[in-house]
Amino acid sequence: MVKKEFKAESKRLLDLMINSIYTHKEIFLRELISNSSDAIDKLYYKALTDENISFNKEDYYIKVSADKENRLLKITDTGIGMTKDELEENLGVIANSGSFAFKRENELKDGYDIIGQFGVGFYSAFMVADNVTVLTKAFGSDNGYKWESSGAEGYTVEEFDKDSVGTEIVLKLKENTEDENYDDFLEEYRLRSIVKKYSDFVRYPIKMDIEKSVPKEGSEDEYTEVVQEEVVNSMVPMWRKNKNELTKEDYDNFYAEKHYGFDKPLKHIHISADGAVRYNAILYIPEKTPYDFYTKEYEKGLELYSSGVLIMNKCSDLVPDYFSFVKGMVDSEDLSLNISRELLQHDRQLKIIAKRIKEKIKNELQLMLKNDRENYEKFFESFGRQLKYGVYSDFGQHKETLQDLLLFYSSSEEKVVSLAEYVERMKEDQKYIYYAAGESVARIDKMPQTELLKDKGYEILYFTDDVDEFAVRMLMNYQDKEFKSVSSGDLGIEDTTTEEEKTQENESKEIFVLMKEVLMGKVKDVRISKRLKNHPVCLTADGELSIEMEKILAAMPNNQEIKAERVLEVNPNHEVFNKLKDSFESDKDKFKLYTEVLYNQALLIEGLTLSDPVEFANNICKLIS
Ligand SMILES: Nc1ncnc2c1ncn2[C@@H]1O[C@H](COP(=O)(O)OP(=O)(O)OP(=O)(O)O)[C@@H](O)[C@H]1O
Repeated sequence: MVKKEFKAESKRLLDLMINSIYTHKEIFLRELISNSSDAIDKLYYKALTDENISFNKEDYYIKVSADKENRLLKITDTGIGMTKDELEENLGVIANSGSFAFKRENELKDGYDIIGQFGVGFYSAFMVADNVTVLTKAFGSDNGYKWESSGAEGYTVEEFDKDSVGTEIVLKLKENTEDENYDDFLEEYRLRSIVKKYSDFVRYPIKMDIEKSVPKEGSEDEYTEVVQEEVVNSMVPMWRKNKNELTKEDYDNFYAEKHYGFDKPLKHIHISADGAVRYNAILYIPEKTPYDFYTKEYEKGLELYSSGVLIMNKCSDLVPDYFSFVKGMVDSEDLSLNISRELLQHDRQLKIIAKRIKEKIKNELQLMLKNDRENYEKFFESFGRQLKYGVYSDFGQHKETLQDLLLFYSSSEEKVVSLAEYVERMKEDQKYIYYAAGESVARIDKMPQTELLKDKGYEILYFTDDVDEFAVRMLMNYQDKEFKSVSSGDLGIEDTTTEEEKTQENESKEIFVLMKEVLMGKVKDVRISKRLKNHPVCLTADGELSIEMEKILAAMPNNQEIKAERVLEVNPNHEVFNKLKDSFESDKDKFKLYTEVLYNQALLIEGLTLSDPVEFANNICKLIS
């Protein structure tokens, strides 16, 4: 027998292959099973075009079996097999793909499921094996052949007596090393889990001999070990099934089986696209926030399949960050994969799919908001914050996509409402969308700054999430209505100050000047308030940064101590103001004391910390005594 050498380039390529193309050794099984599936497919396609060939699906299968004693792993198939020439062409020349050629030749008849395209997958066997033997008999041929190789040195081909058409690949596993336990690839549980992981939806049965405990005949409590052949893959991918044939339960089961989450999904979205890019997808909107969702550890992404074979566990390019809660999978035969099938090349098709998926999710969420409010609110409770981050991130690029999906608690409705609902309810004379930011609904309810607006019957949106105000600053307006904080300098309400009040304001000017002096460095200004009714004072802010935003920034790890421009507003109609006026005339020390106490009180109401709580307590004591 003459030993033939691989061509020089092939040697180098093989070395590269074995050492660097794949990151996970277990991939070899996926590659060999995919080859077997392609081989059966080829027979199937032949049968489609040749009436002399019958294809009885039950006769076709792939079998994975381990011989622990001899450290052999076998992958057997009942596919088309290879002739001597094909063996030479396909397994003797690296990067020659018989499958790719087959697909090209049969293009007119659709090469739908054929997986192979690069002509390298087979050699991944050498990642785990020292020696690989291929026993094969081609369809329509009388002779079988044996191809054998121990790697880069070359291969031999000789005739071999084989009964049935098909191929058997025998791997002699490498010796265990410190880093790698190759014996693992002989264990039933490990093989089974690799098959499940990558090849679950290969459409022919993948069989394995499974060891089982069964009750002994005639006995109820005695068991005996038997070996039974079982099909270990699911075969028909759920996403290729007709939507009408599937029930909600089917989708829920798939969600659980795939470990997308422990909850039940709120909604599933099944896409079968047949346009410029062909793909199928099953997406889920979960109900509950995963425990790590709002942490750095959370990894977004969808499972990516190419013709039913798993390529990537979490393909992050398929979903934008603001929809990172979406779980599920995409399968497409139109992707440009790289040689290891672990990565995608700067893929145009993938971009198109991602764009379509994004739009579909948005539309489905919008429909849910419209037609299934209860569930939408549950969803928003879990993931609304992520949508708001989305509005804020990337300089507001996604605000158009997301603004109609937002919900905020409303002062008048006492439940969450959408921006569209708010605008529809706006009073005729109301120019702005008002909001109040604070720690909780209960706290905002008591904010002095909201008094006048509530009195006028204006609805106020309550912002209780850190991100709310930042997001809305990015939005700027909704349906041409600007957002306005209840604490902003100008509330945009028509000035209804009477002449009498104007005189009073003028007379009080000196009082405010002195108050400002007392509070030097603490506030930018002290002013008469047009928004207070029952409270004596409140804090507001001039400029871009609100007091709530200042608090949020201060809580961040690398806070830069950015301060809002604080303004102390005083209610001229409150009894306390008369006291202030009296003390201004008669007792400047008392005036100072009142000013300090009122300022600190405003700080407390805002939930800000006092710079000197002891002094504040002493001042109160002074007032009491
Ligand atoms: N079990 C098999 N039965 C029949 N032909 C096979 C089998 N395994 C491999 N072949 C042939 O050998 C060729 C090379 O296989 P290899 O796995 O290296 O590449 P591929 O499957 O074509 O492409 P890829 O690198 O994308 O997997 C295949 O195209 C196919 O023609």
